[in-house]
Amino acid sequence: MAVTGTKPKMSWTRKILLILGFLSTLAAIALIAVAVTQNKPLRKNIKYGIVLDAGSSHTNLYVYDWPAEKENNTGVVQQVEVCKVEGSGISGYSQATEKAGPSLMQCLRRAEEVIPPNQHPETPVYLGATAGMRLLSLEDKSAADKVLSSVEKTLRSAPFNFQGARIISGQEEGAYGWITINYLLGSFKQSGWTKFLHTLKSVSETSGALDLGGASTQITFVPDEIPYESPESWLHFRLYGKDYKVYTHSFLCYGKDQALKRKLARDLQTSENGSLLDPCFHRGYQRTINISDLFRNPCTSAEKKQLPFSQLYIQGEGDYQKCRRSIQNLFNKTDCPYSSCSFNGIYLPPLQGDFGAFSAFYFVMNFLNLTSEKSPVALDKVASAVQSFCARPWQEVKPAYRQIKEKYLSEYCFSGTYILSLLQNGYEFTEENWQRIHFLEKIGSSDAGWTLGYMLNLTNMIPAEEPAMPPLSHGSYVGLMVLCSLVLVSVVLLAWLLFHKPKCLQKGIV
Ligand SMILES: Nc1nc2c(ncn2[C@@H]2O[C@H](COP(=O)(O)OP(=O)(O)OP(=O)(O)O)[C@@H](O)[C@H]2O)c(=O)[nH]1
Ligand SMILES: [Ca+2]
Repeated sequence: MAVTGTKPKMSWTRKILLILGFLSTLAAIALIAVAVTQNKPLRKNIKYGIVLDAGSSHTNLYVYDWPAEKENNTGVVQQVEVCKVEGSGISGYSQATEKAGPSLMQCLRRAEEVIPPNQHPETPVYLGATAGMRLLSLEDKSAADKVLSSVEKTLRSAPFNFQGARIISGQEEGAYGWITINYLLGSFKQSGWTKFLHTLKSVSETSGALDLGGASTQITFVPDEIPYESPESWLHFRLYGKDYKVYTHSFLCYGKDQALKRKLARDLQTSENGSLLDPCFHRGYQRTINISDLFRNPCTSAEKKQLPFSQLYIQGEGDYQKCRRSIQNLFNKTDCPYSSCSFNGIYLPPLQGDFGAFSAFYFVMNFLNLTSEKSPVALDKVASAVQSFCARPWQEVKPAYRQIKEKYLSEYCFSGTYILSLLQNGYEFTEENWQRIHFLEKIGSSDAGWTLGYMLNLTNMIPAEEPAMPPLSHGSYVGLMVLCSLVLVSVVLLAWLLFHKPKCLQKGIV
């Protein structure tokens, strides 16, 4: 067939289709542009909060930040600074109460540097005091009040928004520690697939919390459905649209410093001349303690008696088994008025799920190289590691760890043994569920501890109901818009090609 040289004339319908095709392409481009600009995340408006953890051994100041527009979402608050206050905990200022507040100045200055000045007036600052102040309050209420007044005066003088300085209860300490780790682990997230999977799991999907301080220790977890006993041990939370029945107990005087004092106060009863062979210290280690210091607190005052000597002279023996037996006496397992107990007649429901163990649980186990998540160490291996460490003479241990404070180093043998006794004899962890204890210091950039949970609660950042969330993230939304627009353009073009082929194609001319 002959090919003519003249161009075929475009019909009106084809012209209209071409214009329509062009317009739909333009519309698709506009759609993409609008989607991208409309949904661009807003410039970040960061908010800050400060919590001071006034513990028995020392005070830590934490600075947290979060994006203002997302403050009700779970997992957005993070720790941006921790400042360790020099010197003792605030309860250590009972003889010079006016100095408690000024001791915090250095860390408050640090917070002023970290937080932009225009945000200072709106940044809340909270101080929570724990077991050291609980003990001081029992021993000398007026001194405890004076310490808190001094602390309040200093915090009010800082450029932040002072929200309170008070002694928190052991229950709060346990509960906020549990909220912190589950918030950071994302256990409260209940959307999409996680929500679906959670409905399949009948067991608790939160992690328990184990906190070991200097003066008290807490255990908090969600047990399996069981009949309630000991009503004071339970807390009910509704978080992100879900109900939680949480068991918690705080043991005052069972922090590791007070536990050591109690052991020494008890062992002292059998000493005739003020000297003591102690299996929980290394062979060759010696320490002298003022007896008046030992008995000057409610944890040991019951053991107080008139002694013909004013100092206790300790010599280490380095015997793990003996040490373990001597610590075991601190846990009274004889009476239990409930279906199950930990010790001292305190109710403990059957242990359930994973546990995050932090503070001194972590410091001690980390020193002993027993915190590996990749290859968790079995309970019998943990015991033999502590045993071998205790058996090392002080003359060998001291030079091997020059960089570690002598106070900490000399007590790792006692502390490791105490942790094993508390977990194995006290709470009755077994070979099987031992591996479900995760010794951890931080989750992401935030320390595990009660402070974050405390701030989340006081700033109402944990809603009872799940906040309405857009079904798609910004990225997925834009991606989907682009994809739809491309499909739209392709369909229009394809339709045009199929139904309105140029005449030459329809006639098979190539
Ligand atoms: N090895 C080691 N021990 C530490 C460290 N920091 C604190 N400790 C000790 O570990 C124990 C627990 O410390 P914290 O968790 O800070 O206790 P706290 O908050 O002061 O005490 P509570 O008020 O009972 O909670 C105390 O005996 C501290 O002296 C550390 O960095 N390394
Ligand atoms: Ca603490």
